[in-house]
Amino acid sequence: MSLQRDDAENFARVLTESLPYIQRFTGRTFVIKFGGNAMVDPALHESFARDVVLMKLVGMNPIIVHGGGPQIGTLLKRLDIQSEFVDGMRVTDEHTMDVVEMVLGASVNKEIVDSIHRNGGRAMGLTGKDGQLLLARKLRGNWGSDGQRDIGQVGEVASIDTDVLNLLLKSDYIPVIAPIAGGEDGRTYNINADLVAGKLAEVLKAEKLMLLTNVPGLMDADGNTLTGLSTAQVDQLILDGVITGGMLPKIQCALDAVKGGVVSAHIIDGTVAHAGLLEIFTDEGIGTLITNKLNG
Ligand SMILES: Nc1ncnc2c1ncn2[C@@H]1O[C@H](COP(=O)(O)OP(=O)(O)O)[C@@H](O)[C@H]1O
Ligand SMILES: CC(=O)N[C@@H](CCC(=O)OP(=O)(O)O)C(=O)O
Repeated sequence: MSLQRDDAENFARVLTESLPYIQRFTGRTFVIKFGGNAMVDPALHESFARDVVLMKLVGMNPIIVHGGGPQIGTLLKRLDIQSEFVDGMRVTDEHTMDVVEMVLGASVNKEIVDSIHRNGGRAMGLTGKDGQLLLARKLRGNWGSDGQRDIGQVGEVASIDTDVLNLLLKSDYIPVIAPIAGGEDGRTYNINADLVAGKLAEVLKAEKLMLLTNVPGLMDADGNTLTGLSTAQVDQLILDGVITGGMLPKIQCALDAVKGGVVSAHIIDGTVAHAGLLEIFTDEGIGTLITNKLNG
């Protein structure tokens, strides 16, 4: 069926409007965090994979870091192991760590790799252990109401070795990274996927850090999406209890990333199909934007 005249004009307009963005972003790195909440619908998996394949085809360098919190929760429940979070971090004992590694390193990771292949791209799945991409250490922090809580094998990124990523890039593979890493102490660590994405974006001096989640962005108490905030304003929102749970590590790593040299960080609603492309290819963008110019 041929396009109607209006549709054809719109289609051509959208295509030509994207040209300056394609020219600007060719060769640039985009670290995209695909949150577990944004991947619950199989149709979203497909549209996400198509977007990433398109980015790669027009010369951008997308690097995927994925979460899988809800998917880990489902298996833990089936195994009758309780899930517990403290300030957005999963309390991770030895048994929980085994489940986290199985779900993130195997099922979720391979599902994303598969969907990229189904859409014509080439992807390689890896955890932080592969090629020793990531080295972890126990996450520091004063956890729990008394600040004394030990949250177990929860890690942070101690160092990054980008050799394996460069190898994949040379062969046009899209890296799909699960946020698990070994530590120098020989233990395996569960790292919040936002933290991994933020650190990778910093080290790679990425053009954008894109955090795809299940809300339109950072929201105030009335549900309005906030954008263009200073670090001081973000700190106040945390003190006021407006930013809680999984949004805490998300906003913190977005701020750290732009302080560390990433051009911009975006918190985007990944439950809207093609949200990532809209962010890249439109002037207004969508969601919550954080840039270094706004810090202070
Ligand atoms: N101020 C806020 N604005 C938006 N979301 C918030 C805020 N405070 C807490 N949240 C919660 O953070 C969640 C996103 O974090 P998380 O559940 O870890 O998602 P993901 O799996 O995408 O990383 C939202 O679904 C929301 O419930
Ligand atoms: C320490 C910690 O909390 N790790 C996360 C890792 C997965 C993740 O970050 O998944 P989402 O992005 O879907 O939330 C977890 O165990 O759930």
